[in-house]
Amino acid sequence: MRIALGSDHGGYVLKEEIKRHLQEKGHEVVDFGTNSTDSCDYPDFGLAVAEAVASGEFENGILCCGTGVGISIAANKVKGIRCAVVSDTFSARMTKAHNNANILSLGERVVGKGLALEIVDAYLSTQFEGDRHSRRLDKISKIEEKYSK
Ligand SMILES: O=C[C@H](O)[C@H](O)[C@H](O)COP(=O)(O)O
Repeated sequence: MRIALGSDHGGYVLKEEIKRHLQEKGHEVVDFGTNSTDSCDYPDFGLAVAEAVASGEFENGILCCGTGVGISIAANKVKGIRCAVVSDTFSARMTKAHNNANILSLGERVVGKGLALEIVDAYLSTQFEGDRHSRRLDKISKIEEKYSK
């Protein structure tokens, strides 16, 4: 699988752990930065990963910041992006199965490395279930259309 990765300084260490983990599993990872723990602005990296996923170049993206929240808010401004902040494995599975989230967001200051990697694995190994959930995602797309004029 090709996966787009990004973080701000608050998620940098976790992003690097996730990158190593995914590469060990044989995934192709493209890192959109940041490249150090120097202070930076999470919207820049949320936007870069969200645009890469929205373009269709990547099926999934993973973002990290201190809480996972700010960078997800930025990513969700991009049309077609469904970015979910997750701190447990049940939500990780459900956000793919029911919401077809195309970006997972994690907080380095919230979850430890072990749990974060289990969340990543749960998210990437789950399939969207379609059916009634597609109808709901269509309604979300209509909201997006309504406010993108
Ligand atoms: O939602 C935002 C993220 O958690 C940021 O990583 C956080 O706000 C950065 O905070 P600071 O600039 O104090 O490291």
